[in-house]
Amino acid sequence: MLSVTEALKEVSRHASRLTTQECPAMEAMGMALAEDLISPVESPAFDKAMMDGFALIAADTDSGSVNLEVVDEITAGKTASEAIEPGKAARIMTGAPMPPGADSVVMVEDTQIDSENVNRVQILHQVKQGSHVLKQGGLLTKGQVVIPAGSVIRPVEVGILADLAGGKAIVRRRPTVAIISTGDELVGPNIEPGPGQIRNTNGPMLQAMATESGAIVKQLGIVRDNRDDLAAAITEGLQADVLLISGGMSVGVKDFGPQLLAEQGVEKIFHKVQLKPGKPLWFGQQIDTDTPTLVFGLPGNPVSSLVCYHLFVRSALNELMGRSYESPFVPGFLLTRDFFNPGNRPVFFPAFASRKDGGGATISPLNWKGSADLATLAKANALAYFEANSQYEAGQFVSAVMV
Ligand SMILES: Nc1nc2c(c(=O)[nH]1)N[C@H]1C(S)=C(S)[C@@H](COP(=O)(O)OP(=O)(O)OC[C@H]3O[C@@H](n4cnc5c(N)ncnc54)[C@H](O)[C@@H]3O)O[C@H]1N2
Ligand code: MOO
Repeated sequence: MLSVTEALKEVSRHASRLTTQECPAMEAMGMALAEDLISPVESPAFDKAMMDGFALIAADTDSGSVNLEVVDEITAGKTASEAIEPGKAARIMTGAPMPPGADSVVMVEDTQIDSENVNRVQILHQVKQGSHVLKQGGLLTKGQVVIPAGSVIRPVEVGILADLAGGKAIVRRRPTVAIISTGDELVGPNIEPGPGQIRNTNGPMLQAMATESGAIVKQLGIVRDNRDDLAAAITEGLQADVLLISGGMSVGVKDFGPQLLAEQGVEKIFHKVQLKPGKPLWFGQQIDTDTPTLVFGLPGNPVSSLVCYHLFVRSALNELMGRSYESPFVPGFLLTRDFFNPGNRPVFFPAFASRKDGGGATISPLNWKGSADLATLAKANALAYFEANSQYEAGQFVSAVMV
């Protein structure tokens, strides 16, 4: 049985990046930039005043307080009408280009307008050369990589793309994800469950998670445990980049998902991983096709499905979308209570992680009742990681996967 790390490597090895496309930056939120964004210009494009005040020659103020002639007024968006010579200054606003000849700006608070003559200003103190001036190219040089490929587009990147790339982004297309929920016991959200029946929680939950990951989801609904229905749903699901099949992956009498997948050209890459919950995870890839679908057979128990999604499916989608690799494990959470994992599998235990003002991050394992207990997950924001057969003490550091 593979370890989680080995299984993650297999998933990453089989997930190849999708093709690229250009789209408005606003629509690319959450997607990864497919190419480095290189600055086509230097920024700022001109020496820029960073305060409202007066542009002047710093050397004029070497003797301290000095009275200068105000020869111009430059507001943002305008340019100077004349050069500044010794003994002269220009009234200037934040963001306006510096007038030729001037090398510094003094804030209006450090000046006094001559009450007799508004065209003269008293500079109250000596001004340091370069004060409050952002030099041309001081932020970005032409040709500089501003956003490396693989970075996820957030509002900051949308702003930068508006500035430097005409508001467009080159990204990998969103993956399509098909979802099948198998099980004779399943009913939809508006059907009263009969004896032995339960609601299909995995289908909608997986749809929500895949949507949150940036995928385009095709919900194929509940499929009964019979070969023909499942085979037909698999055929449809294999049109997508990723197919998620919930349930029927274990060793039950009706667990014939793997066999049907093999019949449709999906090769098993691994079955079963050393983790709890989620051991029966099945992973395969369609072969002999130009669009090889990745197939995840997720354990039917809802929390097992959720854990496998966060560890493996999310990583696969990240790979397909070309996001820079980030391990799902976040280290450094201080455990708030003792914890014992008596099992022979490492456990990803639902927990609440918190960062109090001034303190480090803490993590508290919840009162979780096992793979079927999805309700407790509503209180969780993390899965705390504990090695097999291990005792942990309060105050120890552990790692976690954020959910
Ligand atoms: N003899 C063994 N039995 C089981 C093993 C094992 O190794 N040997 N593994 C156990 C583990 S661990 C898990 S997890 C489950 C996973 O089984 P399957 O993936 O085959 O899933 P099912 O048997 O179809 O369902 C398990 C459980 O989950 C409920 N379920 C299924 N689909 C949904 C859904 N869409 N929404 C909500 N709940 C769902 C289903 O009713 C079952 O209660 O196998 C153990 N057994
Ligand atoms: O792995 Mo099962 O997912 O323990 O419940």
